[in-house]
Amino acid sequence: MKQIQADVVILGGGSAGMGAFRSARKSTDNVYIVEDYKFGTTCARVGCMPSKLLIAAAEAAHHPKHTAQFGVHVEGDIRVDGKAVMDRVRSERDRFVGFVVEDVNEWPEDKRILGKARFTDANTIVVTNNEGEETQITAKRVVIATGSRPIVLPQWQALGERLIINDDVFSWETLPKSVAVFGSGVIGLELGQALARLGVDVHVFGLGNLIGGVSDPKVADKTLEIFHQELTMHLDAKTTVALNEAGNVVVSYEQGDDKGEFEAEYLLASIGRKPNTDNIGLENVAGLELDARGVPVANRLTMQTNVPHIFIAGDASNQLPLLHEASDQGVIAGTNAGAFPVISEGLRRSAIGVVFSDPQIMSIGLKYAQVTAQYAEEDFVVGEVSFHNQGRSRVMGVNRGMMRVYAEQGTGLFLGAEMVGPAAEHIAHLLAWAHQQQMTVPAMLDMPFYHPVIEEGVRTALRDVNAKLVLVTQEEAVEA
Ligand SMILES: Cc1cc2nc3c(=O)[nH]c(=O)nc-3n(C[C@H](O)[C@H](O)[C@H](O)COP(=O)(O)OP(=O)(O)OC[C@H]3O[C@@H](n4cnc5c(N)ncnc54)[C@H](O)[C@@H]3O)c2cc1C
Ligand SMILES: NC(=O)c1ccc[n+]([C@@H]2O[C@H](COP(=O)([O-])OP(=O)(O)OC[C@H]3O[C@@H](n4cnc5c(N)ncnc54)[C@H](O)[C@@H]3O)[C@@H](O)[C@H]2O)c1
Repeated sequence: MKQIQADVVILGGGSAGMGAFRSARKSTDNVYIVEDYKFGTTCARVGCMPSKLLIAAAEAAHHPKHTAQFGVHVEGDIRVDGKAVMDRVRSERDRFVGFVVEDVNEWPEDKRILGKARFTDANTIVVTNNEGEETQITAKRVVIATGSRPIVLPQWQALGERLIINDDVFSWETLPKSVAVFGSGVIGLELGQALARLGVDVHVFGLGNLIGGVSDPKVADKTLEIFHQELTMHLDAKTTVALNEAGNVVVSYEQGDDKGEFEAEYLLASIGRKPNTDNIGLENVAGLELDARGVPVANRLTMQTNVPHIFIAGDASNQLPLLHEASDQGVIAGTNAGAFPVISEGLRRSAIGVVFSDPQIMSIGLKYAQVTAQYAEEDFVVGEVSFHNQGRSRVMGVNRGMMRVYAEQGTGLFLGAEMVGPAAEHIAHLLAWAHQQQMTVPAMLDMPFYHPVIEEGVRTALRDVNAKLVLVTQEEAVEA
């Protein structure tokens, strides 16, 4: 077996692993990175980028059908060429992946190892490549950046090739006729709506009427109302799935009066993702503290686990499975693994999440569920705006949705927001920046608002919450 002595080894060559590799190399050249599949990252290859490319095609198909409200009529059929749609998705995706791979190819070849990594003890990693050859790496420090994979229910395995995950969608040569999407979270909503708008017969199956990760009950109700108008969704149905004689998937569903069967070419599993920490030999790392899901517990500012030389980053850490979080965590973990035993706290930003559905969904700072978990009812206030009559949104015919904003009673500190509605990806940034600056609602209202813009809706929500605030000075708070 080939033997390597390393200062640092990074397990996983995705966005978190790449950030960790670059950062660790600032302290030592003796850093190795192990990738099980291919360099190029989940985000570029089968995640963020191809999903947004598919959504872009769906928007192009959708808009010409909805111009009549402006007195503009697009005559004739809108024809979706499934092969051309998927050609563009894959070729643009390959371009993005190409840039990532170019970066990786700049790194010393002997420091990049292809194969599946596994701990055999706290300082020893064995890597097995496709040919079954093994390399043993003895490492002073380790960064776990092995990402996550879709959850697949055991009963779906019988569907064979008709069971698909996001990776499969982006290797399609053309669009299928029908898909049963399981999960109405971020992936289910983004891909389900995009496919439906491109003419694929889609039914979305969910649990507990949850949608798009929204936790605020009023925003969730509005989100459900909007998406039920466009998509066929059974969000709390009992379901069974089987293959019929034609080899298609048949989903039998029952939710009160809503019962029936849906025959689809594929079942898309999008019911959440599981960190890749159950298959890397963590049982061989003595004393490593794991959470209930078997994920190493790590300090969010240093990404250090309770075994001091082991760090974790990205989806594997199960903290916030998003691209920018993976990059930030990778830099923090890699910096600390490189400089060990010197440990420094890295920057963790205000939380921000966007679902690229139409309308978009966003949350920033604390979600409603987190606010109610952390604050007594009298200690926070909520303001809201409906986009139905919001000026600029009506002008543009995108006047669907609502936003709710949360503030701390007494101080007026802006805590967070949840929203479904127009321009949510941009409003999310505006509010996340205010949140990270720890602004109060009155200070946010002192900021400029142009007219007429969708951001005036933000001001309406802030004015609403401001009217419910009873501000106390620091002296009054101390006296109380
Ligand atoms: C369909 C989809 C759409 C998404 N859209 C967005 C979006 O719009 N915005 C956003 O912020 N986030 C989005 N995400 C989430 C984002 O892609 C992830 O949070 C991010 O890619 C995680 O990066 P990572 O480095 O932790 O994992 P990855 O990039 O998956 O890297 C992990 C790497 O580890 C490797 N690996 C696993 N096990 C081993 C092992 N034992 N040995 C060696 N290597 C191993 C894997 O092969 C993989 O290359 C999306 C995800 C999906 C699935
Ligand atoms: N725009 C983005 O930023 C973006 C896009 C895609 C993915 N992602 C990342 O990927 C992660 C995973 O996405 P996801 O959509 O798979 O997970 P998710 O956690 O967002 O949603 C899973 C949904 O599946 C439902 N569900 C659970 N079990 C079910 C069952 N047996 N049958 C039917 N429904 C069931 C849940 O109620 C939930 O609504 C996200 O949390 C996010 O971090 C981000």
